[in-house]
Amino acid sequence: MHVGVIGTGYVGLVTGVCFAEMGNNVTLMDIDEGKIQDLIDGKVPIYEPGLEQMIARNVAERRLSFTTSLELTIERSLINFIAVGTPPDGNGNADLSQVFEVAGNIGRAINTYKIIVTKSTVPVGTTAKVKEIIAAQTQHPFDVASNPEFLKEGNAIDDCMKPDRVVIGVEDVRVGEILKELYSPFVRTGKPILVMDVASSEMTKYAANGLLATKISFVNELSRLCEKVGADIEMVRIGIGSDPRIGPQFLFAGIGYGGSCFPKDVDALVQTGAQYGVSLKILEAAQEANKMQRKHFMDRILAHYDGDSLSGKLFAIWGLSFKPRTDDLREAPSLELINFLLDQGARIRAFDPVAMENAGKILGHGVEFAPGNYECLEGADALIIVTEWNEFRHPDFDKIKSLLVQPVIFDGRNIYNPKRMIDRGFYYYSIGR
Ligand SMILES: NC(=O)c1ccc[n+]([C@@H]2O[C@H](COP(=O)([O-])OP(=O)(O)OC[C@H]3O[C@@H](n4cnc5c(N)ncnc54)[C@H](O)[C@@H]3O)[C@@H](O)[C@H]2O)c1
Ligand SMILES: O=c1ccn([C@@H]2O[C@H](COP(=O)(O)OP(=O)(O)O[C@H]3O[C@H](CO)[C@@H](O)[C@H](O)[C@H]3O)[C@@H](O)[C@H]2O)c(=O)[nH]1
Repeated sequence: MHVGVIGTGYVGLVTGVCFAEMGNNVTLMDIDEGKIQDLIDGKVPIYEPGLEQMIARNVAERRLSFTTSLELTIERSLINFIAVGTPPDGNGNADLSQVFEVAGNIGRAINTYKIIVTKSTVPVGTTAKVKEIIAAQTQHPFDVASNPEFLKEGNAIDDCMKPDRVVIGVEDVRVGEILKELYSPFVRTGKPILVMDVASSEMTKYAANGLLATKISFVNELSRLCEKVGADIEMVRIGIGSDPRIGPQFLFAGIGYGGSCFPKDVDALVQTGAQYGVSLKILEAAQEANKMQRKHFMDRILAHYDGDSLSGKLFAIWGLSFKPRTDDLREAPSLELINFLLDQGARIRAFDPVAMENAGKILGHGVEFAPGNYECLEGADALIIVTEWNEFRHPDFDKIKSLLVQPVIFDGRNIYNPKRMIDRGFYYYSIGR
């Protein structure tokens, strides 16, 4: 099939390449000329394991091309996905300006029948609005559909190539059949392609993120209680996660969720509720608990120094990206933590396997970056673990101890065993144990 993807950000790039990998002819379009030129030159703008090789292969096999021309994309492609950003607008709503701008451009570009699919995460009613905007610009026939994306950064290719489910929202069953055909090579036995109405499809995306964020906030709140009562949140996690009604995933306590989706999507769903007079208290509480969790971690750092100023202290930070296996720093807890410590007069030296370049652009000169995780520790007063990259999981603890001025570790991701850390002679602070 001929597929166009409008918006070559994280989602556009990964899903577009996966469509190509399945044998479709894919045109990836973006208004960012620098990004498209980089892709044409073989440079991949994001870090995602396996993506660079997959792009190179599909370009070489002539299934994948890049352009800044929307007209060319639409002309070539029967199915066109809108995958532009829907960032927060400052009031908690999704800013849909990119989506609506693209819809207008599509309306002016259409010259034969096309299917226009919202792949971006958009509030209920947006796909209908996209239809209106296009219809106002063209007499040519077209259909709209909703097809939200559920990939996770760091595991994006696997999530796309082997989805747990595909959700398709349509007004016309024939459009559902075409999109089912596009997706059928991706679907493994037992994993459904769910065709539903457009509003339910749009809502499904927000419901999934809302529930996952709530799960994390639930364990994070309990982790704070575990600290008080002497329970271990890791044991509790295993204890509850083995009940299939609860499930083992997304129950890891930490320093709060971040990333480009959970914070903004939970806010946007709460706002949708407010617009319709439905108060979504659980989601509001999930966001509140997330903020409290980050603050709690900072308070624990302050508490260790028992009221002493942090001024002049040097903190070594391991991990900057909002999660491992990505260089994405959108809503990363590291940024809030580092800014808090800088405000207290502390100095920061950080190491991240892939996110330091992006972090440098955001944090500027206030932060020193180390070439490796051990170099990061030299002369530091404490180590703070923010992102659970695999390379941090089994370090040389004697080396850590010899490099730090004081053997103090604040672990925001519970990657070490507390008892063993105490036996090794560390002051070791983790979450909920
Ligand atoms: N990042 C994720 O992990 C993820 C996962 C699932 C769903 N989503 C959703 O997918 C959507 C895209 O997210 P993202 O992280 O890829 O965003 P992004 O900000 O990385 O990328 C958006 C891209 O759209 C381009 N763009 C903006 N206006 C355009 C226009 N008029 N024409 C063509 N291109 C234009 C931008 O230049 C940018 O490259 C969002 O709605 C997001 O919520 C994201
Ligand atoms: O048990 C857990 C799991 C995750 N997190 C944190 O939650 C955030 C989000 O993690 P994750 O969901 O793995 O990454 P994303 O790439 O943000 O993916 C989420 O957001 C995407 C965009 O909507 C969706 O497509 C995905 O299904 C959804 O998982 C990160 O800060 C994680 O550290 C925890 O604290 N504890």
